[in-house]
Amino acid sequence: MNGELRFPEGFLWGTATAAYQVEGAAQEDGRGPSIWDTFAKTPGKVLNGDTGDVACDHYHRYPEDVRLMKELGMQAYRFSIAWPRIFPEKGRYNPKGTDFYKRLVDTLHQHGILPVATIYHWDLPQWIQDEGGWANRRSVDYFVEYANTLFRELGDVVPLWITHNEPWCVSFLSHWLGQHAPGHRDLREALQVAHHVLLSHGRTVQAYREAGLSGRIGITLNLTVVDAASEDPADLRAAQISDGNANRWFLDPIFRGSYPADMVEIYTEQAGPFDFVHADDLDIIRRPIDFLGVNYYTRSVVRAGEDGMPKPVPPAGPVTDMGWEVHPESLYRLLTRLRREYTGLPLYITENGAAYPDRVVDGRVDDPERIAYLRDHFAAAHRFIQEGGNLQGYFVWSFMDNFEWAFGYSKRFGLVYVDYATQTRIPKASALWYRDVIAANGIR
Ligand SMILES: N=[N+]=NCCCCNC(=O)[C@@H]1[C@H]2[C@H](O)[C@@H](O)[C@H](O)[C@@H](CO)[C@@H]12
Repeated sequence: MNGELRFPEGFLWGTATAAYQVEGAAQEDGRGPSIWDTFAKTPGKVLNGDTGDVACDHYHRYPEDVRLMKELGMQAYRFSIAWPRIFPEKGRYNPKGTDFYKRLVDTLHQHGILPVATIYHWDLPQWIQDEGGWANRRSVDYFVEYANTLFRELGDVVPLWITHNEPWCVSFLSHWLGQHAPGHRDLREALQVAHHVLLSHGRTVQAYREAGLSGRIGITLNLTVVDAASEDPADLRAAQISDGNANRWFLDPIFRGSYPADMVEIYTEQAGPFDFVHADDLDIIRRPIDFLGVNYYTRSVVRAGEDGMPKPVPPAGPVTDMGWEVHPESLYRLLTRLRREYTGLPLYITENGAAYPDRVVDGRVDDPERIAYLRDHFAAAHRFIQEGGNLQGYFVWSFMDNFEWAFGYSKRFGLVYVDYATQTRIPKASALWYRDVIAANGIR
């Protein structure tokens, strides 16, 4: 058919969620508090004082949700495991926590849906934060013990593992910009957090190899394309610095075994010596992975501020409800750069999607903007594959509307609408469109 873009045989189409955003059951079966329970209960941190106490009640409704995923043709489901369910207190393993994920994974297998587990998606147990959190190097050992427990309990039923979701958000958004839990604003701490998260990633890859499991393991990075507002050398340098913070600070250690020198110089000047980097840390961080997960939402445009540092320029084009520019061509640019400069490993889009102010009218949710957003980004991904890019799957964020961190429930990213008052799920027009894309393994 003219204009149809077909994806390779075996291309994996899925959706994604994260524990704190969908599960609810915050105290059920022994779950302990996370830094997001603490943050959400701190006045002023989350819009409308929303919390993940109930969320989408996925902890209890997962059978219905998995059935719906099947009806919508989903081939894979990326979920995260809540560390506070597994180790609610220091030194205490909670088998009831693991049992939930065994039930979820078993249900996914029964429906022929591939489970993809993210080990850490931001819900650090509060008892670890009480010891300094990720800024404390001991967090690395706690993480490896947690990951090894998951490999022991779920290693033979989960084929794809993701160590971390978006180290940039865990470090800079949460410890420098202060917008996410624990809400700190300290560059040096953010750099220590980034390093320990990366180190825990490398140690966990090592542990996975030693466990002798037959699946694959990788990491998910939120990546972007940074454009300069003008050809002015100051703006070009500002874009280079922004790219260094957003992309190269994580890509370089993982794929090259070193932090980017230009950024080390800037950060050493601003935050002091990197004495938290030990001799063999980078060799551990660069341990070979099996795939790279890419979360892409938007590009950014920056100009130089008075101090030469990058300042965001408001988008000129169409934006989503998050105010993020709709820029599908930058997905193609990003993937092409990754292949050219970093790796030929399999790539998965582990998150891509859009928030729009969806409304139920006569029992239906029409979301043409989301369909257009997804179609254009699928087309960008297809162009990369056509040019030889090794993209092996795509997970739309998100399966259903959920707790959007500091925005609470005010932003709807779901393919499925959630009426939080009744917990009713309503597949949006985009979910039905996506079902057809999956069935055709392509877009028209
Ligand atoms: N300054 N600034 N910052 C903007 C940087 C964007 C980074 N946020 C993401 O990528 C989050 C990712 C997350 O995995 C998921 O849990 C979130 O629900 C989605 C939607 O928000 C995306």
